Amino acid sequence: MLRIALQKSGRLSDASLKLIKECGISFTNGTGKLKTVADNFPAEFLFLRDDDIPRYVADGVADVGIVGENVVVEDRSAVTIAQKLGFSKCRLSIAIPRGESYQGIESLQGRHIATSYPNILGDFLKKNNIKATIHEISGSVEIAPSIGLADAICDIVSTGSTLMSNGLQEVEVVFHSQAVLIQTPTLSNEKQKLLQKLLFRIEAVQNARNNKYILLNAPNEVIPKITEILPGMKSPTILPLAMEGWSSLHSVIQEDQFWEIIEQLKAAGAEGILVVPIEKMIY
Ligand SMILES: Nc1ncnc2c1ncn2[C@@H]1O[C@H](COP(=O)(O)OP(=O)(O)OP(=O)(O)O)[C@@H](O)[C@H]1O
Ligand SMILES: O=P(O)(O)OC[C@H]1O[C@H](OP(=O)(O)OP(=O)(O)O)[C@H](O)[C@@H]1O
Ligand SMILES: [Mg+2]
Repeated sequence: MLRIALQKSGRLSDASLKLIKECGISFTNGTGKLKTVADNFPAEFLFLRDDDIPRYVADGVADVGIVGENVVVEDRSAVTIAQKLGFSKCRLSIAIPRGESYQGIESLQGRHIATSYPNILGDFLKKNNIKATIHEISGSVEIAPSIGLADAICDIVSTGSTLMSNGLQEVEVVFHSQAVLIQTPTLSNEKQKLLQKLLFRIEAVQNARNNKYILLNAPNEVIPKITEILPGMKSPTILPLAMEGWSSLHSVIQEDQFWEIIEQLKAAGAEGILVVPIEKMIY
């Protein structure tokens, strides 16, 4: 059985559970139960504090785990990133009181910086030849400057609203993070096969999220032009409509090219364009 460590509750939990579910793996989890076995996949789930996940995976207590890349890098545990998962995206940034002058990174020379990420911050400062004092605190980092604990902070930023409500301005981005699937350095052959199976499913889910299925109608004479615009997995499917001289084209487009392609299709003469989500996608 593959032992999978997930965050018990927090910023990663919902998206981690959603991904597992979309991979077709289900389990029943009673309230407060910290360990459960999947109903339809040889896997056992452990629900942990996110900070503990890299160490558990490094020690082989869990075979794989889902955790923020920031925590993996900070922890310096001997784990491998098997797959970036694309959710819980955030950055680790240095921030100073709003309105204070800042002339680039040299302004941090000799200052006191509060953070929960002393290793990542330490590496960043060293790389930039900045000598500053790091104060390690485990939470509510944004409060530090206003209570005289530090001149600056280094903490997680997503929308920036926590910085804003605490009168701080972001001045340096230290690290970009997202949720990752980590694996223990040594896995038995059996477990390696299970992990491959899981990774195959994750890839199918991610491909589906990044693509949309598109259907449209077009007069036959513009089909070559539309085929050129629509990349598709191989090439578009073309089906005749009951109405003489018209066809229906089906294809797959990438989410990030979506609006641009729709405009081109309309300009080329496409009508009745439907765009629908894909549930799984295997190349
Ligand atoms: N505002 C945010 N937006 C997006 N991702 C975030 C945000 N805050 C944190 N994350 C990511 O989610 C991870 C978990 O954050 P969370 O706040 O749940 O941690 P925690 O409070 O330490 O949880 P735990 O109780 O498990 O120790 C972080 O390590 C980071 O990768
Ligand atoms: O830029 P923002 O969108 O405001 O997000 C950043 C905040 O989110 C996280 O805290 P969270 O809300 O998870 O609370 P926590 O401190 O209890 O982990 C993080 O520690 C920041 O404080
Ligand atoms: Mg934590």
